[in-house]
Amino acid sequence: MAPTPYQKSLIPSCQTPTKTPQSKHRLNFPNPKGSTYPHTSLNPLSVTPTEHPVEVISRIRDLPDRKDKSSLSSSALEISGDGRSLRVRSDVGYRDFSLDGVSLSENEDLEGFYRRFVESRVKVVRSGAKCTIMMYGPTGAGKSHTMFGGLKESGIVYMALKDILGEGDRDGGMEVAGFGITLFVQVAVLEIYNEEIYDLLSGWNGNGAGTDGIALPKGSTPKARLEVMGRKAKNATYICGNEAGKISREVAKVEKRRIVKSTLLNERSSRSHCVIILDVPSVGGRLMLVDMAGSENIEQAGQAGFEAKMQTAKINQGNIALKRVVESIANGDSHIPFRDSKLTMLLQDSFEDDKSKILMILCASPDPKEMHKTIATLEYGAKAKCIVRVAHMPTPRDKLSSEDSSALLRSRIVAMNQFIYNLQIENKLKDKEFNKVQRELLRKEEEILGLQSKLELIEGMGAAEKEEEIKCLVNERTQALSLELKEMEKRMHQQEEELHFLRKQLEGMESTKCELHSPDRDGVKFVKRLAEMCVEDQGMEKSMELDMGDLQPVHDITEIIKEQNCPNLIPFNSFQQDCNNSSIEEDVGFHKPKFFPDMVCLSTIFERDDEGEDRKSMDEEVGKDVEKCIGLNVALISKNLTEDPNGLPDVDNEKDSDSTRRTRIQNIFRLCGNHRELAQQAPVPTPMNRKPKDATMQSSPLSQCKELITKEIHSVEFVLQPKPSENSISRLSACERETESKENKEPIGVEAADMMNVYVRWEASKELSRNMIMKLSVLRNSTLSDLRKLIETHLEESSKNQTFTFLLLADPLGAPVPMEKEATVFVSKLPICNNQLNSHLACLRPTKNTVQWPNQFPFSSLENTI
Ligand SMILES: Nc1ncnc2c1ncn2[C@@H]1O[C@H](COP(=O)(O)OP(=O)(O)OP(=O)(O)O)[C@@H](O)[C@H]1O
Repeated sequence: MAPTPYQKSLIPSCQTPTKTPQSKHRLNFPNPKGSTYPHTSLNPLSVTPTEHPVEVISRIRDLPDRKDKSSLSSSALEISGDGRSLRVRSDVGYRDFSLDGVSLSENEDLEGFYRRFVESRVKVVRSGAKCTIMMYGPTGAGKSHTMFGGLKESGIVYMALKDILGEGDRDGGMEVAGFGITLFVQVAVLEIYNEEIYDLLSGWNGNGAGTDGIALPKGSTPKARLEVMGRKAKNATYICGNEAGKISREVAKVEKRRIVKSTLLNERSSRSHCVIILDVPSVGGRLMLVDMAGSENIEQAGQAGFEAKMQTAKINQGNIALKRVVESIANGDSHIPFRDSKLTMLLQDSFEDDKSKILMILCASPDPKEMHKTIATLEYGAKAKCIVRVAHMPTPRDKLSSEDSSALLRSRIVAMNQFIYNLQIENKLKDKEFNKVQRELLRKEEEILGLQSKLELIEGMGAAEKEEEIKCLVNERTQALSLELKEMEKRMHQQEEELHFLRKQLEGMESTKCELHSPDRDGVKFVKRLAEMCVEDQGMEKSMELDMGDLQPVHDITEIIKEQNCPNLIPFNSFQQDCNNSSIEEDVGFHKPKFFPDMVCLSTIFERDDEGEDRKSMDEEVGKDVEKCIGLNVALISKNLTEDPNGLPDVDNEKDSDSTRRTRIQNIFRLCGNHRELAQQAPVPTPMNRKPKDATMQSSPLSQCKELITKEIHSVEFVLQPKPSENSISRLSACERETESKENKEPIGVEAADMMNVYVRWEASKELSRNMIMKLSVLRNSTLSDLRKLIETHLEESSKNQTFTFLLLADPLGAPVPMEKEATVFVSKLPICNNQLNSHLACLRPTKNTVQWPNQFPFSSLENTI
C-alpha cells in the first residue's frame, strides 16, 4: 500500500532521529515558503527551511578577556564545515552535536546572527504565525546579551519589533501584505521570579510613559503579581503601539526592572525569567521572547544566604520543568508536565499550537572551564530537536464542517492502517530475524551437545581402554600364577612320588634285610632280590634326577679297616683316598685288587643349598635312607660275593664261580651306574677331592666307586685265599697306622669328627682276642644294630653262623644287650678304648656256635686296652 499524501505529511524529513507518531503533542511547523532573507548567501536555513517544529541554534559567545582572537581555533569548541555541527573537545575525547545552526559571536555580531537565524521566524508573525524564541544556557553565557543586546548593538527583541512594525517611529507601522492594514502590536513584559509571575509593565511610571498612545499606569508602583488563567497571564499589562522605536525603548526600560544580582559568574546575573509577549492582533500572530535565567551551581556562583539559594533553586526549577516538558514531548509521553512551573504553563501554547514554532537559542561559552555546562546545554538542545509535530490540533477557531471532519477522520484511519501495516511488516521481519537467530541458537546448542557427547565418548573410551588394559594385565598375571601353581603342584606331586618311591624302596631294603637274617639264604633268591633292587635303583635314578635339581651329591665311603692281626681281613681306605691319592698306595705298598676289604659301606649325602628348611630336612632324611640303602646294598654285595652262587663257599671252584661273579658285578654296575650318571650331572666340588691321576677317575666319586668295586670284586679270589703272611699283617698294620694318620689329617668323604673307631673283641681267651681284634670305622650316630651288621659282614665264611651279643657296656662283667634293644643303643656309648676319645671298645659274647676262627679263641675277660 502506497502511503497517502497525508501519510507523507506525518513524517517530517529531518536529520535527527524521529519518533513514532504516538504523541498528541507533535508539532507541525508550516513551511516558511515565500519568506525572504536579506542574507540568503549566509543563511542555509533560508535555502532549505526545515520542517522540524523545534529549531535549535547555538551561539557561542566570545571570551571577555581573550585578547588574541586567533587562538579561538584552539578552543574546546569546533564548528564543522556546514556550520550545523559543533564538536566539543574535552580531556577524555570529544562529542559532536548536530544542530540547525551554530554561530560564533566573534565571527558574527547580533544583527548577523539575527538575520541569519531569527528574522525568518519573526516575519512570519506578521502573517499570523506564532513563534517562540527562547534563550537557554548557563549563567553568563550571553542569553540576556543576545536577547536585549548591549551598548553597541541591539538585541533580538528590538530587531524583531522593527521587523514587525517597520523602521523608525515615523513610519507608524507597516502594511500587512499590501492589504492597507496598519499593524500594531501588544507587548506584555512578564517576569517569573521564585515561581511567581510579575508584570514588569504594571506600576511603571517611566519617562516615556503616556507617550505615543502607550497605555501605562500612572505612578510607579511595585510590580504586580499575576495569576495564570488557562495558558496566559491574567490581567497582564500591555504596551500597544505601531512604532517600534518607542516600544523598544519602553521595553528596554522595564527590562531593567528584572531582578538581577551580581554573582561570581555574572556581574549582572538575571535572577528571573523574562517573557515578552508580542501579539499582532490584526493577523493573530504572536511572538514570544523568553530570556531564561541561567541554570547555575550555587557554590560555583558564590551564592550565600537563604534568599539567594532559594532564588537559584527556583530558577533551576523552571529550567528543569522546561527540560522535562521538552523530553516528554520528544519521547511522545501521554502526559506533558506543563503545570510544573509557571514558565512551562505560559509556554504550553508554544508547544501545542500547530501554528507555533520554537526557536531555541543555546548560549554557550568556549571557556574550557565551563565545558560541562556547555555540553549539558547542547544535550538539552539535541533533545528538543527530537520534538515532532504530527497533526494539526484543531483550535476553537478551526471549525470544520462535518464533512471535512469525516474526511479528516477517514484520512487518519487510512494513515493509521498504513502505520499498523508497516508495523506488522516490521514485526514480521523481526519475527523472521528472531526465528533465524533462534535456529542458529538451536544449531549451536545441538553442536555443543554433539561435542559434549563426543567428549564423553572419548572420556569413556579412555576409561574403557584403561580398564581393558588392567584386565589384560590381571589375566596375564593370573595365567602366570596359574602356571606357576601348576608347576609347583607338579613338582610337589613328583616329590611325593619320589618320597613314596624311596619309602617303598626302604621298605624293600628292610624286607631284604629280614630275608637275609632269615634261615633261607638261598643264593638264587638273593640274586632275584638284587635284580629287583637294580630295577628299583633305576627308578631311584629317575627319582634322584628329578629331585636333584641344584643339589650336589657327595658320595662318601665309610672306611672299614680290619685289624692288622686279622689274617683274612685287609685294611682299606676310602675309595677316593685310595683312588685319588696314589701316595697312599705307594706308601702302603699294595694295590686294592690284592687286598679286598671285608666291607665297603657307601653312603650318599646330599649337600643342601640355601633352599627351604623343610626341603632340606626332607632331603637329609632321604639322603640318610639312601645312604643306608646303598651301604646295605654294597655290604650285601660284598657279602654275597664272598659266597658261592649256590650259597656255599667254594674255593676250589674258582673258574666256575668267576662268570657268575662277573654277572653279579654287572648287576653292581647297574646299581652304581645310576649313581654315576647322577654324579656326572653334579660333580662334587668339595675341596677334599683330590685331582686324580687317571682321566677316567675324573668322572665322579661313584664312578670311582664302581671302579673300585670292580677291583674289589676281582680281588674276591684273593680274599678267599689263605690268610696273608705275617709280613702282610705287619704291612697292614703299617698301612693302618698310616691310614689313621692320614685320616686324622684329611678325613675322606665325611668329616673326621663324624667318624669314630670301634675295636671289636670277643669274649674268649686272650689269645683268641688278639687274633680277633677288628677295628671298624663307623659313624658316630651308628647304633649297635648297625655295628652288628658290619661285624657280621666281616666274619669269615666259617663264622657266618656265629651269633653274638654285645655285653652290657661300662661293666666288663655285665649282662649282654638284648638284640631288640641294639637299635636304640648308640656305638658312642661304648667304653673308651686305649684312652682315645675317638676309639671305643665293643665286646662280643658268642651265644650259640663256637667261633670257627682258626687259632682263635674267645676272650676270657674284657679289657679296655688293646
Ligand atoms: N557575545 C557577547 N559579546 C560581548 N559580550 C557578551 C556577549 N555575551 C555576553 N556578553 C557579556 O557577558 C556578560 C554576561 O552576559 P549575560 O548577562 O547576557 O549572560 P546571561 O546568560 O544572561 O547570564 P544570566 O543568566 O546570569 O543572566 C554581560 O556583561 C554581557 O555584556
